[in-house]
Parts: sequence; structure tokens; C-alpha cells
Amino acid sequence: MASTDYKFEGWLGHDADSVNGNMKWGEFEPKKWTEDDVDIQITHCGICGSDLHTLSAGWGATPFPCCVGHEIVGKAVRVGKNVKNIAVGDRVGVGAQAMSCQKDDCPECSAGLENYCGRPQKANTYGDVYADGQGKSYGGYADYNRTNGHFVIKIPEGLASEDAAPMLCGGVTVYSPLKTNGCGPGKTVGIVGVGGLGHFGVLFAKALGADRVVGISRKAEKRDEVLKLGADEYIATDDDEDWATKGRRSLDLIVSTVSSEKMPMNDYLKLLKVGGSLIQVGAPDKGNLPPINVFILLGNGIKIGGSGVGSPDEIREMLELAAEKGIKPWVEKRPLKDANQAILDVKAGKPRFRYVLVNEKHA
Ligand SMILES: NC(=O)c1ccc[n+]([C@@H]2O[C@H](COP(=O)([O-])OP(=O)(O)OC[C@H]3O[C@@H](n4cnc5c(N)ncnc54)[C@H](O)[C@@H]3O)[C@@H](O)[C@H]2O)c1
Ligand SMILES: [Zn+2]
Repeated sequence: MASTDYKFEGWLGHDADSVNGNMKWGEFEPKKWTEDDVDIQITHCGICGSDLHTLSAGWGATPFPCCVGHEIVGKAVRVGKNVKNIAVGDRVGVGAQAMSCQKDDCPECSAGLENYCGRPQKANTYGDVYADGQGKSYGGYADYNRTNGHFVIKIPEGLASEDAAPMLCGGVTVYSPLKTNGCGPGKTVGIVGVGGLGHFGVLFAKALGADRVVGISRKAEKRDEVLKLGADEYIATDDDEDWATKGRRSLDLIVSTVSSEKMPMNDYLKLLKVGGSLIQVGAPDKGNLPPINVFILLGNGIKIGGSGVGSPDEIREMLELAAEKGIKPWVEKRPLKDANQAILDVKAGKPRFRYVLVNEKHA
């Protein structure tokens, strides 16, 4: 039995003002320990756009106090008796999901689609209340994390911790819809919104063998960086008022990571070839997309859908692909002690393309 004389401490948001650089360091009570759980000594945690939506309570009430962060990597320091896939000392990670029902009679969990489990047991890595009285979930801007072993993933040796961390949410959230919707040789793919998720979209669309990958964002200033990432083309929508006409019916698949309700959705849709699909993964505060013009849908025979994170199996598959192909995300390491400033910098649009907090006590 490993020692359990550690405290769960981290950056806590106490109200919606915490997103303005006002998280406070403090102790929290993790979920009640069960023999299905793993305790992780955290070394790295990526900053996801969802952390900001949650701190600002933009998606609805957040159960404060809340420690955000769901791109967690660290060392397993306590492993429950029932956990078979992890041993003490392993380098492991946790993404955005911490729990599902895991029952054989669940159509989703039994099919390896735990991310779509429809039962009350489903829980996010932070800001959630466990269904069975085990308390609240707390995320990775912290010293330690406790998560159900089914959602704790071993990190392959070939991947650096700072690169693996943001793949656990940001990476898999785009990898899953690319894979599910046929990204591969012979396909042209657009990635709308080249931020944290979008940059993974470019990297994974290329790694899956798409013929052409087009980065689509607002500002021309990102062009060189997006092309350097591996995109074949870049469209700056603020810079060219004819972009939708010029690119008409040129893409088989679009993944949109944009969360602004003001996005020009109807113009994105015009870029799809007949039979093409746009998959929305960006999640606006109130959950609404701009009004969609039905004539664009039926006139082009196109589909619009959505996708939520990815299953533990998809995360493992993505990490293996990343290790095998040497996929190198663009991350910038920030000390965990400066988490408040890092959040302000994300709000200001500074990351190229993902910040990863490093816990200097453990890394
Ligand atoms: N579907 C899921 O399961 C899932 C998982 C993780 C994150 N998300 C959501 O995805 C969104 C993006 O997350 P992220 O971590 O990449 O955030 P991010 O801040 O790193 O990136 C968002 C990018 O979109 C760009 N953008 C904003 N408005 C735009 C517009 N009108 N046109 C083009 N580009 C625009 C921004 O400049 C930025 O580069 C967030 O809403 C987040 O909550 C969803
Ligand atoms: Zn996320």
C-alpha cells in the first residue's frame, strides 16, 4: 500500500470572477476513496477553453468551489485493488471524463462509447457531483487528483508529458470526429478556429492521411504559424470577404472548434462538397449556434453534427498514433503557481497553441 499522507490542494475558483485571475490556492476534499480509484501526483495539466467556460459559469451554474483542469498527467501513487490497468509508479493521465455507469446493459458503455453514457453516474473530471454520494469532482490545477481507474490512461513512453497532457481533452475532441467521419486519404478537411483544439485538428487530420487540410480562422496574423503546423492552406475570414465563394464546395469534412455565437456558420457550410459534414465541437456559453439557413443544407445535401470528447479507447488509440508518428503539439509550459496569469493570457488569445501548467513540486 502506497503512502496516503498527501493533501489535495489546488487553484480553486470560488465564484464566476475567478476567470479574471482570481482563483485562490486551497485545500479540497476529493471524491470518497474506493478500490476502483487511482490517486495521481500531478506533474502537468493543460489549459482547455472549457476551463474558462466553467470558471466564468458561462455554461450554467458551476458548483463552486471548483478546481478546473482536465488534461492531467502525473504519477499513480495509490491504486485501488480493483484497478487492473494501472500500477503504482505508472505515468498516467486523465481527460475530461471521470466516470460513467460502466454497466453491460448500457448501450453506450458496453460499446466503448463511455463519453456518451446517458446515465446519472456519468461525471466530468471537475465541477461535477458524483451520483452515488461520493462527493464532487476536482480537476488538475492541483497537486493531486483522484479518478476512477477506468478513466485513467497509461501514457506511452514515446510521448513527453507536456505533449500528452493536452491531447487527453483537446486532442481527442478533434481526433474522435475526424476518425468517425472518415478523415483519411482522398479527403479534404477544414478546421475552423485554430486555437488549442484546432491546432490538434490540423495535426491529426494530416496524421490520418487527409489529402488537404485547410485551417480557417479570423485573423491573417496566424497564417504562417498554421502553415508551419502542417496545414496546406489557411483562410483568414476577417481578411477576405469572398472566402466562402472562393472555397465553395471544396471540403469533405469540417470540424468547428469555434465557440462564438457570432461565427459565420452559413459561410462555413458553403465550403462543404455535396454529402459533406460539419461537426461542431466548440461549445458556446449558452449552447446556441447562429441561425442555420436550411436552404444551404438541402441545396448542398450536407449534414451538421456534434461530437463530445472521446472514449478511453479512443484516447489510447490517439496517444499510440501520436507516439508512432512523432506528432509534436505546440505547447508552452507555464508554472502552476502562475495559473491565474495563464488564464488571463488565454483570455487575451496569446497561446500558440496550448498552455500546459507544470507542477514544479512534482515535475
Ligand atoms: N466538444 C467537446 O467535447 C469539447 C471538448 C473540449 C473543448 N470544447 C470546447 O471547444 C472550444 C474551443 O476550445 P479550445 O480549448 O480550443 O479554446 P481556444 O481558446 O484554445 O481556441 C478557440 C479558438 O477559436 C478562435 N475563434 C473564436 N471565435 C472565432 C470565430 N468567430 N471564427 C474563427 N475562429 C474563432 C479563437 O481565436 C481561438 O483560436 C471551447 O468552447 C471548448 O469549451 C469542446
Ligand atoms: Zn477540455
